[in-house]
Amino acid sequence: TPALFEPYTLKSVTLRNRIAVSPMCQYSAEDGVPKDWHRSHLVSLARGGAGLVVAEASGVSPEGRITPGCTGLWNDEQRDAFAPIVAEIKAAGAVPGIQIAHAGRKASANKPWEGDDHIAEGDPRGWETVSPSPIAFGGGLTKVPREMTLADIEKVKADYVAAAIRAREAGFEWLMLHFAHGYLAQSFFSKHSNQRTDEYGGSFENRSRFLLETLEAVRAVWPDEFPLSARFGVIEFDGNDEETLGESIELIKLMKDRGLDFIDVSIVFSTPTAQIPWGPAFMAPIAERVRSETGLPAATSWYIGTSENANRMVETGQVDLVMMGRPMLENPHWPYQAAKELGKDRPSWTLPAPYAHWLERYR
Ligand SMILES: C=C(C(=O)O)c1ccccc1
Repeated sequence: TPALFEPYTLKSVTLRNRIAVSPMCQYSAEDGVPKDWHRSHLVSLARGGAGLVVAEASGVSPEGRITPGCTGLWNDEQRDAFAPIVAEIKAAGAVPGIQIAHAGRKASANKPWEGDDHIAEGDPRGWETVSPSPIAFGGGLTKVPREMTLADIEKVKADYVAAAIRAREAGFEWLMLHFAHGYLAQSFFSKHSNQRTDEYGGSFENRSRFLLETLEAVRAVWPDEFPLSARFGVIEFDGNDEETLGESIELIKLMKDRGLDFIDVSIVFSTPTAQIPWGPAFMAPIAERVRSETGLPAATSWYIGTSENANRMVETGQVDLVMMGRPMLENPHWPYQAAKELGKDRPSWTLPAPYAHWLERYR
């Protein structure tokens, strides 16, 4: 069996293979409620054979969304709308996961295909953004966020806890904290965005505080039997990478001490001038270093692209799971295609029986 198709067990959860569907915003919700689009999107990915399907970044509050079209888990209506989707993901043989998030200074934005920039001041669709410091991200995201008070910080942590409880109530079995991509949690750790002078800014300990406090609060309510993971940007590609990577690995070790079960290694995206070295599986060596130095099981994403790359990353111990994004949008049955390419026995049975038996017969 190719390494990519070995099962994977973490806590009480077993994935049928090492293929995870990366959380990908669909910008198609109304008032944070997932719709038919999300159900057919996520369930078709589960039917395609993935081991884990992670639903998109869902706001822990209305203002924590990236765009007005993002999903949320700040109310029971959203929770109840996710529940049947979760059940169908499970019925298709995949483990249902969800990413919970606060977009911070990148919030109140237009959909990517409708500008990918901040909603104009005065436009009633938009809202006030908050961040550790009053520093705009830049690029099309020019709004200067309001500097968070300690009360704001306490509220966001409480919102993460409430969203985690709703995620479990909806039936999700894998929780991913969005600690990456220049959103709120990441922006507490990055010097580009956090220039506070109180206990949440300045030193490594202070810049780590929000992430560790949020993790601890969520761990206290997320059942120990289910994996608690975080997607965390460990490198900025801003010319200061060795320092960022070193600090990030130290912080991940502290996250492990506080009960994090799994780390999904990504990019910081805290400055629009980052020089990202896009290339085939370019994050794999970085994930390998994080995995070996922290001792946490790990995943990564970005330009993995082929079943050969994905299989090699697992086989050589760079990662435990691969987070596949755009190949899944190109072909939700990508795992079936990968099974054929990698020579897995009876590849058709990567798909559900109603498909598999036809694909095997009359050959
Ligand atoms: C919408 C994103 C997310 O939720 O992380 C995103 C945005 C930019 C790059 C990668 C991911």
